[in-house]
Amino acid sequence: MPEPIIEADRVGYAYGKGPAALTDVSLAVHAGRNVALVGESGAGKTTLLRLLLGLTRPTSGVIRHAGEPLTRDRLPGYRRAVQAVFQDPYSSLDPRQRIARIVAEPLRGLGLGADPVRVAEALTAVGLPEDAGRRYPHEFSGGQRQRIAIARAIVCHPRLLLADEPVSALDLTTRVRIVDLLASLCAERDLTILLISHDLGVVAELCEHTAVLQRGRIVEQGATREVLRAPGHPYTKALLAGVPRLPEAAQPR
Ligand SMILES: Nc1ncnc2c1ncn2[C@@H]1O[C@H](COP(=O)(O)OP(=O)(O)OP(=O)(O)O)[C@@H](O)[C@H]1O
Repeated sequence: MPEPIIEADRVGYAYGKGPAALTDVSLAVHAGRNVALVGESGAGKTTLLRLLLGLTRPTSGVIRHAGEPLTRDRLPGYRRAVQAVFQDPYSSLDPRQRIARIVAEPLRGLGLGADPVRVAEALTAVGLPEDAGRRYPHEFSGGQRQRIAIARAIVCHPRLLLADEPVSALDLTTRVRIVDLLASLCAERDLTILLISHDLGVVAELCEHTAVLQRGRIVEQGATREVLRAPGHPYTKALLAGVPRLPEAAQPR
């Protein structure tokens, strides 16, 4: 298999002198193979995401991007390749800025300038109206705001999108539309997603590979279909037992 886009290799992390939040975590994301990270609250999902984003350094082990350890001098190139979308579309957009400026943020950060053509292309790609760029966040619904956050994340054509509960703040109909949007962006833009989600239905829709995190350790990982159909670990069984009905794709044949 070719080099993963991003890889955690035996990563450990502790906050200050506290107990380990992550222990010996190894996880690789390959181009074209979306990965889901599931696990209950406090399992360490957000901590791992912060490490993968280069916001925090691991206490032990190494994070690699395209085969090379993620060091400070490599962060600029990394920022271009890896972007993130978070759960809450209300707090993640600055209310005082117009949408065009919000979406252009990664371009400015990379020193590429607020190219209006790229911004318009990103807004169109997420299905927002043409005049959206001139408006402010409060003029948009939760689902539309999440589209704006996704436009901001894809404007510099990243290879990988780290998505932390991207649809859990949305109502069911909107959730389905945003999941469909993410799936089509993967197909059309060579984009791969690392998804954190409590919603195993969303996981089954979007991700070929699933890793299960429990108390800072990966207790199970493999093809999503296999993990959901025949969970090998009691914790995964318990997670699955909490799901009323899985989508067709994950049902036993
Ligand atoms: N800033 C912090 N300082 C100290 N401990 C922290 C901090 N942030 C998280 N932790 C601890 O690290 C562990 C992992 O937390 P983390 O937020 O990564 O879990 P999570 O799986 O993302 O949970 P959730 O689904 O609720 O977001 C928990 O025990 C948590 O209490």
